[in-house]
Amino acid sequence: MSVAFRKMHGLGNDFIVIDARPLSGNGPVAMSAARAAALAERRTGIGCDQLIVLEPSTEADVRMRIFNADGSEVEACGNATRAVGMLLGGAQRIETLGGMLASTATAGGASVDMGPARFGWDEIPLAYAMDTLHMPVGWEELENPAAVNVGNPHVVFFVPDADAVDLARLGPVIETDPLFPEKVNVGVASVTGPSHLRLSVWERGVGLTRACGTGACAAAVLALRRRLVTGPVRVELPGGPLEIAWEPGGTILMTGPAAFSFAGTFDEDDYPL
Ligand SMILES: N[C@@H](CCC[C@H](N)C(=O)O)C(=O)O
Repeated sequence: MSVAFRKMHGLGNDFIVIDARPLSGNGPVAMSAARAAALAERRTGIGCDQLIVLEPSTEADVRMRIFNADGSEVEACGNATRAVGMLLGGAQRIETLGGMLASTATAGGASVDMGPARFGWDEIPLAYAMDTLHMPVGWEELENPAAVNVGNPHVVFFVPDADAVDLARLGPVIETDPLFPEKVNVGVASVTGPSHLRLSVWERGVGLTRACGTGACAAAVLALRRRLVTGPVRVELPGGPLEIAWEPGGTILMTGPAAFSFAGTFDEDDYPL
């Protein structure tokens, strides 16, 4: 069976988007970790950081399933939520494993209400109790991080120069540390102005990406909690900037661009479940 897909990206964080809703032109599309990983593979498949499957929802306008490049199904993806919000247009309620999101399409992108930030050690989750705003842990020169769950788990290190950190080396070590029973997305952030951060992210299940929307939400919320910046926060990622607004007790509003790259088809038989 031939499956139609779109290739999209948010600040260079790229996605295969498969619309598997009735009337989409595709029938129901079965997805597994093996099929998602094979499609995401850049040399032998189509290639992407995340694979997105849109399905009907009984509670929202659409259900969005998110698979990392390694095939793992995860709870949240900020950049893909903007891409889907832009694709569907208008105002959309989007059901994800991480919670119910609300997107509003803008010219060239979307604003997304990403829901609340959760700070409890068991909500992130961590393996044992500790202060999640000043964590008494470290990996070589990366020390004293903060953690938050913004739909998915993030740990963020505030450093003098985010670009000077070898995240390709330390990222996978921290991602898979037993402190994080569900693994973790790893950010390094520098304060570059009163409301400005520079951020790089080692994504769980992917590696270094050009941008991570939930990573930007996590870094902004944690920098605000530590009073390193005032909001709204402009987070500069390797692929470009995102605007993040949050107040304690409220939900996170992320605004930024998304883009369509091309459309194509693949044959399900070439990507076994
Ligand atoms: N690229 C994303 C995050 C995707 C999921 C993440 N790798 C995880 O495993 O939680 C974004 O834009 O937020």
